[in-house]
Amino acid sequence: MAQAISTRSLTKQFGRRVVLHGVDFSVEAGSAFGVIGPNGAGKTTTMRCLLDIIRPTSGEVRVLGKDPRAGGPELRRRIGYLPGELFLEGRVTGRTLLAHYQAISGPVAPGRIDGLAERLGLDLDRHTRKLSKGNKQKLGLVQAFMHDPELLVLDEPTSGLDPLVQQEFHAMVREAQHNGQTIFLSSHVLSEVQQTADTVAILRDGRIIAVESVNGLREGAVRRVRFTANGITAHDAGAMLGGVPGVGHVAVLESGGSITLSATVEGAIQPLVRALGTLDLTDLVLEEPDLEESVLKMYSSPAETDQAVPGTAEAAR
Ligand SMILES: Nc1ncnc2c1ncn2[C@@H]1O[C@H](COP(=O)(O)OP(=O)(O)OP(=O)(O)O)[C@@H](O)[C@H]1O
Repeated sequence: MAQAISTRSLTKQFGRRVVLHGVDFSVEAGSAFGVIGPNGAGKTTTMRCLLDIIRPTSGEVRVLGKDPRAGGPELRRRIGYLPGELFLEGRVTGRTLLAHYQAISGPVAPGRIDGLAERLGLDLDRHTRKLSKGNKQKLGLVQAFMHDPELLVLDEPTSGLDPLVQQEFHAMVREAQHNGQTIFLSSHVLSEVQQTADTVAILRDGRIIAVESVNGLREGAVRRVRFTANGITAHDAGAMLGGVPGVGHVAVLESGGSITLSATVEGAIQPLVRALGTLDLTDLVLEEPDLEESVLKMYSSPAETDQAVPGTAEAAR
């Protein structure tokens, strides 16, 4: 499948400070790709290189088949960009500002701007200077989506949005993907990206340390299980669980006529399910995996060298 974005050995240096250390990744056309990483990891810098707002120190970048440096206004029109920090100045209304942005983005379908504003709950007739942080963000989103670009590059898109508006934004991303548009978005946290993206790249200290499908992350993640059973002692149930691959942290919560135990399970759940199938269960809770926990582990694990780790950008391509 065609690639909407690809970078090869992308490096960016500000003065003597290297911010991107040879970043390699590719985003398939029509996919939703999320990049997550802690503050200062290089997410915004990567996006700015894609938009030719700043120029790489070295390496190659391709966006919709073009070098952003040579793409000019024609390439810019094919992209919808939500910057991380919006500077909205002047005494203009949102509507006037968006009309101005159409000079950059190209034509917008009739009613499209009002439709998006209504979905997000944005009043277009208010002066932009008076808008709250969340409403400025909504204006930025309308600006990025309004011309139905082939590629959406969204820097922390849900920052400042309340949960209901976030849900609407997720629906907009799903619709865009359904229409064949490509979405590239960034966040600090996985929970946001996992709702919208198929693939997640983890960027830390200017290096991609992993690229995983959201489903892959889920399969490798740690879940908690809790169950109650009759006709077995806590000791025997604990011993049985202890022998199941991936199961750990077994704890007895209650012990009496029936026993209640909790444990964690990492990776495939089938061995655990088979083991539990041999018990006389009266209750069972298998929690959603805590993907955030798995990702935080990756954030804090010892720094990788320039080599990609298994299941990473190199392996995924
Ligand atoms: N113009 C610049 N001049 C010097 N340093 C810069 C410049 N732009 C970014 N940096 C530095 O590059 C590093 C990466 O910044 P960047 O904004 O790309 O990170 P980020 O992952 O988007 O972080 P955040 O989540 O906080 O937005 C930071 O240490 C930042 O201070």
